[in-house]
Amino acid sequence: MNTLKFTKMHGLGNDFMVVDGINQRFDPAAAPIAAWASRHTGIGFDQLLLIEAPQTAVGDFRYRIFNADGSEVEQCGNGARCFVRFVTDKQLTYKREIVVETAGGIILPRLADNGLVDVDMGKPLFAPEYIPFKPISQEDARAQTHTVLVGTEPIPVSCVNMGNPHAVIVVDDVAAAPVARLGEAIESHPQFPQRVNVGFMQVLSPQHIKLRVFERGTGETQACGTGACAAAVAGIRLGLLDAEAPVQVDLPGGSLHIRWAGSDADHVLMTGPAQTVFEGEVSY
Ligand SMILES: N[C@@H](CCC[C@H](N)C(=O)O)C(=O)O
Repeated sequence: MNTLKFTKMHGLGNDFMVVDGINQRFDPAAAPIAAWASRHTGIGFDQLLLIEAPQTAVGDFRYRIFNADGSEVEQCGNGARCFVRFVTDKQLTYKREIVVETAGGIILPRLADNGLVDVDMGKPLFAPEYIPFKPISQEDARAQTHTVLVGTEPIPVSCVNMGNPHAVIVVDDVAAAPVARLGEAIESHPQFPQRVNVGFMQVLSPQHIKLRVFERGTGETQACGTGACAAAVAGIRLGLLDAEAPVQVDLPGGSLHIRWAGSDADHVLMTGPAQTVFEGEVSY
């Protein structure tokens, strides 16, 4: 029997089981992550976040992310903010700005004086092969907005890789958007060979959007940090949102602020809160 200490945290209601894998032994392959994620019979969370020692000379930590279905993924924006609060509160580092290795690349989170966390989420990628996405034609491959065929229904999507894959759909009214039906159909659609996170974005003004995200491997969440970055970037590329000025992204769980200057070389910056809920221990 193994015993594991964890901390329950959340970023705008996107909730996490956070595990210190530096000071205790933890093998995620041997852990019942999907059972722990259950809201009825487990601990209840959207993602498990695992903190490990860095694998390279540049990193301060390695950050691994597991969805509620147990799949390991590349990136998690709300988790990155919780990660900083965790390593700071547990005194695993005294740095304010840390270099974090993820499977989606290096990210640079920084604890701000007002208690919020700023994260440099890196550069967005758009080419179909980087999502990855299979276009329906060569013309579609070159287009800025791609088409996903759900049955016979063509759905226009903007594809953005923020370390992890996102498809963003512009809607008139996010409250009425078919998030469960289309989210589920697109999340595991054959045009997305590694599945995809699906965002539904309503533009309120050039600096303000509403967003709901059906997350890969989890379902609709209260908030998705990388989803907010992808939606802001997609809106800026479509000319619907302002570059440089922060875009306020209102999610069901609260608001994030995203900045992107608009060129492929520019990094996406995210600002938002991170909170601890309780400490726990589980045997397995
Ligand atoms: N909630 C996250 C994203 C978590 C991973 C995602 N479901 C995926 O499979 O890529 C966020 O805040 O970014």
